[in-house]
Amino acid sequence: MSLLYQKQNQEIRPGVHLIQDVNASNSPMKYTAVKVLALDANASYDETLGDFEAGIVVLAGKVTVTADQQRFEGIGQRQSVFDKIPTDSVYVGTGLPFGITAQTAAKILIAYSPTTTSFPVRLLKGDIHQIEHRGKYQNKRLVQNILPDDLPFADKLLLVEVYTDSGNWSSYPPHRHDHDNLPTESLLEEIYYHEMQPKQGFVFQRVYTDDHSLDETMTVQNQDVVIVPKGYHPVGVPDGYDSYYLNIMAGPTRVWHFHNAPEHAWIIDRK
Ligand SMILES: O=C[C@H](O)[C@@H](O)[C@H](O)CC(=O)O
Repeated sequence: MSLLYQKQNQEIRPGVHLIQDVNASNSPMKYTAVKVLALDANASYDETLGDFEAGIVVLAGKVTVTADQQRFEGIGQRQSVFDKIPTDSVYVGTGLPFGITAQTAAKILIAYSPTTTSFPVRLLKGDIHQIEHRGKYQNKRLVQNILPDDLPFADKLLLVEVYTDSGNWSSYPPHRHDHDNLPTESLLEEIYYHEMQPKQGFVFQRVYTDDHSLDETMTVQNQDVVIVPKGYHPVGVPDGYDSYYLNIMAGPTRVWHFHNAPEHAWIIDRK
């Protein structure tokens, strides 16, 4: 089973280009799915959710999103994810239709999680994001929380974006969250949507379990997706390139409690 989904580029409607579409039909993921779309200016995309909730993240550009008689005009705060400006998102509850119209060329990530529990449609402005500077030495990273577990605005979805600069590691030391053992550890599947700067860059990502029954190290390129059904999932960024990824997490309980690999936990304790 490959955990890597390389970018595609299929025009699914006039001016709407499908970059990624990972879901239960082409992955083992039960709690998470993702679409990434590139919209030409003035292009539109619409969808009606089945038994899913969705997080619509305006990765780049400006769009108008409509959902459940609400209209959010001119949302999106950046021209590139690497502007490192927290962007806007819209949460759409289960079973609802939504529409996206691009005011400029735009890139949209739609995160999904199956549920029949209704939460209200909500605009998540970038300026509410909790920003974190994590790590030290060569595992420094910038974390912009879009929909963290302390915002009770979704049934299952957790969304966060992470910037890892040249020569650093993130999701490191390795941690897992694949045991439903609260309060110690939560069971959360995870999807990574990656971007690189410059675009020809790559990162290495390893996904592995304690018993190494799953142990896959991948070369990940711009706009690739990596799925993490279980296991540890560190990311290494080569010198000269900067990494961005957006994480979608979901599982039985909407809380992020992770377990560090014991043999690497000393990394955290360095002075
Ligand atoms: O489990 C969460 C994901 O692995 C990342 O969001 C990770 O926590 C980012 C980081 O801390 O480096």
